[in-house]
Amino acid sequence: MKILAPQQIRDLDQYTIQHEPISSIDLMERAAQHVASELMEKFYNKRFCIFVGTGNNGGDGLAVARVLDDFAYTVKVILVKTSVKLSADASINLDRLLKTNPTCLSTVKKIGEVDFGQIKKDAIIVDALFGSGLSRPLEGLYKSVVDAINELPNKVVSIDIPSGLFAEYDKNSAQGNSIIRAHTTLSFQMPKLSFFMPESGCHVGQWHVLDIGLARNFIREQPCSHYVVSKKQIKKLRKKRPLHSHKGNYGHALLIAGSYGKMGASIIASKACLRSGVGLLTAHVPHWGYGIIQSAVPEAMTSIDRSDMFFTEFPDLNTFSAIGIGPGLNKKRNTVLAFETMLDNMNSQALVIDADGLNILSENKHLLGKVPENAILTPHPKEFERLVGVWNNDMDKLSRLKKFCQQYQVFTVLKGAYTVTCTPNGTCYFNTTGNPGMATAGSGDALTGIITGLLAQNYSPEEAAVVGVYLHGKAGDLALKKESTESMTALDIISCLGAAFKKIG
Ligand SMILES: NC(=O)C1=CN([C@@H]2O[C@H](COP(=O)(O)OP(=O)(O)OC[C@H]3O[C@@H](n4cnc5c(N)ncnc54)[C@H](O)[C@@H]3O)[C@@H](O)[C@H]2O)[C@@H](O)CC1
Ligand SMILES: [K+]
Repeated sequence: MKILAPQQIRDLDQYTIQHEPISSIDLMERAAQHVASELMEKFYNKRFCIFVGTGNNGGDGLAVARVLDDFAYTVKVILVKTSVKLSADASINLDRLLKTNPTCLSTVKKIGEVDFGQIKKDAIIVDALFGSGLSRPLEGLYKSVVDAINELPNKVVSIDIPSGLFAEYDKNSAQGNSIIRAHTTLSFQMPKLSFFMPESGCHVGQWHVLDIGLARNFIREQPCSHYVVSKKQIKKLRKKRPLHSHKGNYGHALLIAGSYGKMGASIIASKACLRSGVGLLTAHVPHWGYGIIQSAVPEAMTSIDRSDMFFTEFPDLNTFSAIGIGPGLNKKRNTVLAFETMLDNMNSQALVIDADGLNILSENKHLLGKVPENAILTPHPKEFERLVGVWNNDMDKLSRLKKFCQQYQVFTVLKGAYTVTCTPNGTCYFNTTGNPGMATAGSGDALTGIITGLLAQNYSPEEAAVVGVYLHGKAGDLALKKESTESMTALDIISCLGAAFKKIG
């Protein structure tokens, strides 16, 4: 699913109005019907307190109030209004509401006029103050109202976008900004870019997309560099196995991972690689780790380093279709040298670099130029910071990510609540599977194994990264059914990979 920029969304609204065709007031009505249905389903028989502003987001709120009132819900509407006139459609909806229920509305022009104490604790607050038309941080009356709402214990549902939140600007991170902290956000047609950033996404709560029928052909034709990964897309990418196939059809992966005291990294990455469907796997380990890997992962072949404890050499790379390197490696001088020599000797093998592989790159930046085109780097934010420097805010982080991928012509999987895969041309795919239980030791090693396994099976780097991240998160979500966010371990995630594949279908 595309994530369009605010101006593209405004153009999309206008295009739909002109070409469906539909009047803007009818489009608002359709949007409001969707919001009201969702509210009634989620909060059956609850009472609602709706804060509305003067723009079209407020218009939505006024229309939602009327629909809820028609269904005999108890609704209070608070119109927060400075001297600004209501938008044309908000004004029509205000008249319609007053005709059906003249007593539900109060208008406030000063903060003292809102009696927040009157709002029942079990009432659902609907936030329809500002939507995508926000042009500057909130101040004065609006700021005070938003601050006061955020102090209330009530659940808050935002229409389209939490009021005060910009769809994609770095103004979101300005100190002292007042932004609604929603429990749920019902977003029209597509999520907004700011939902995916830690700094601004924390305001959004659970978000749901409401398909209000905006013109699909217009969306299809829009240039776009931000996407949300969907199950449908992953299903299309999954390679089906022909009946008459054998292990030779599914590639041979090499995993270079583990060192003295960190053999678990090799075990976890190997197990994940095997569960991702690789035909053959060779684990390259220090001499000392031979017995460990053979007994922990009997399905894997081994390549034994002459060093007892660390990675210092590598087998003939031409045997392998994909290589994953980094988990638990350490950064000893000989390891760095071996890593550099390996980069010099890469042919056409697909490559994943993680953990200490990334740390070696950030401490030896000249090696970045040796990373083959289309390699996949899988940093967590700290590892990424070591590679690109400290960013000012999340939008800056995203632009550094794009610049880095374009400069070195690599894919980067930047891990987080919404892991983003950035391609060498700067296109970003945001992943929505996964949960905080996956923030656990070895979880990243498992992802390295999965992506390496998919690459070996001839998934393109873009496919392997996007599908691998999705599967990893899905397996984590399935593991959460048996475990808690605290108890989940990397092996729990791996044990659910099979079920994750089945869920894709
Ligand atoms: N245009 C359409 O076809 C549709 C629009 N819809 C709704 O319309 C919303 C966008 O409506 P608008 O463009 O009217 O925008 P808003 O409802 O977000 O309101 C913007 C208004 O507030 C003013 N404003 C901006 N920032 C301010 C600030 N910090 N303090 C005080 N005033 C400020 C603007 O000048 C403008 O008058 C969407 O988020 C969505 O909720 C929906 O009804 C679906 C259809
Ligand atoms: K809103």
